[in-house]
Amino acid sequence: MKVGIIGATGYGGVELYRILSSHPNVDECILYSSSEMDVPYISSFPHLAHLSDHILKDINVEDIKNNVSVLFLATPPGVSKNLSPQFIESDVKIIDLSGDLRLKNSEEYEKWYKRPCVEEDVLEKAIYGLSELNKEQIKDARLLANPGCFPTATLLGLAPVVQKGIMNENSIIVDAKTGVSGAGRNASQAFHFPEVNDNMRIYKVNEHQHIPEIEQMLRVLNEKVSYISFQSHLIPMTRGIMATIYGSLEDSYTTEQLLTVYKEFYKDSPFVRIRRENEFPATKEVYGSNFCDIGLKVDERTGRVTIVSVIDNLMKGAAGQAVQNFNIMCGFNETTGLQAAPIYP
Ligand SMILES: NC(=O)C1=CN([C@@H]2O[C@H](COP(=O)(O)OP(=O)(O)OC[C@H]3O[C@@H](n4cnc5c(N)ncnc54)[C@H](OP(=O)(O)O)[C@@H]3O)[C@@H](O)[C@H]2O)C=CC1
Ligand SMILES: CC(=O)N[C@@H](CCC(=O)OP(=O)(O)O)C(=O)O
Repeated sequence: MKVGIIGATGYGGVELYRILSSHPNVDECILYSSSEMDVPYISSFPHLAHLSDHILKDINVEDIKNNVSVLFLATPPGVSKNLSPQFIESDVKIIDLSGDLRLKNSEEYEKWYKRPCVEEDVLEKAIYGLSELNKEQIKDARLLANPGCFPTATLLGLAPVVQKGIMNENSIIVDAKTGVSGAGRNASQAFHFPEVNDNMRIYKVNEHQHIPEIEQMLRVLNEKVSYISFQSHLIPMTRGIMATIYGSLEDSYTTEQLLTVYKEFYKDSPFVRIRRENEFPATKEVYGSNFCDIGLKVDERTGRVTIVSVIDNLMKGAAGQAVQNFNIMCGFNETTGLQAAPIYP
């Protein structure tokens, strides 16, 4: 199968290429760029110097339709809005890593992303692709909205207790931390080494664009969910997200009982690993892998539970989950190309 990547010079795109270049069902990966046409790819990415060199190609829709079966969009918000509609009537399946197709309500998109939303008829065709929760819909998807990094960690951490009504739906607080690669490859002052190193900063307070995405999916799991509190923090590491989640329990549960609920909920999910009692995941334990690791502990004094969910933002939070969805959409084993263990230390 031939696949294409638009945005191949960005962090999400180069991670996609790293995985897809050794995927057994991918014969060729065609790399497109809007700014670096006719440039040898591996001169920018020497860590991939063992692979055959590619010349980045101009984005030509007709050329893509004639040469590619699945097209990955690893592009900033707003790009998919213009590109995806051009493939709707074609045989090309689209997997979009940006937020353009995730929110079902276009007014919500315009409010949180502060830019025009894609047309309604295109939005209706998009399938939200949180692999573990939406597998049946993903199988038939032709236009797939790959989830955001914070929503992936948060939703996998919350899904069992929210779907089963174990957690009070309106008590949810998410305290999330991310590494700097989450901001993409284009440097700006806020992500400059002296600003980030030895530092920790909260950002987009009460305004993060992932809040409506998380609430939208939580309401699919349990219609009683209204709003969540969510805050994001930038910390001095390259990759990784930790979402520490708090919520009140509707009844008295022990940690052991909740761990049993989680193990049962994710028993057919090869990328979700539930930790044992009193063991909590750290971001390094999923580094470079497609795993989401979850630990939790009930506080019997307050009647609340603390859930810790970690992912690699560029893998399960972006390119890894995009390939997992590609596998599900194409009928391949979900784990194909993604079996590598995390890198440690
Ligand atoms: N980084 C992360 O952890 C995550 C990112 N995402 C989302 O994935 C997408 C890609 O993110 P990331 O790789 O980090 O971003 P980067 O900024 O690293 O890369 C984006 C790439 O998009 C390409 N691009 C820019 N403008 C255009 C355009 N007008 N038309 C076509 N291509 C364009 C650029 O490549 P070129 O100039 O060569 O065309 C650029 O390399 C974003 O929407 C991001 O929000 C989602 C989850 C996690
Ligand atoms: C560190 C940093 O800035 N991270 C980004 C990650 C979001 C992202 O990648 O964007 P979409 O998922 O919305 O496409 C942020 O918090 O906005």
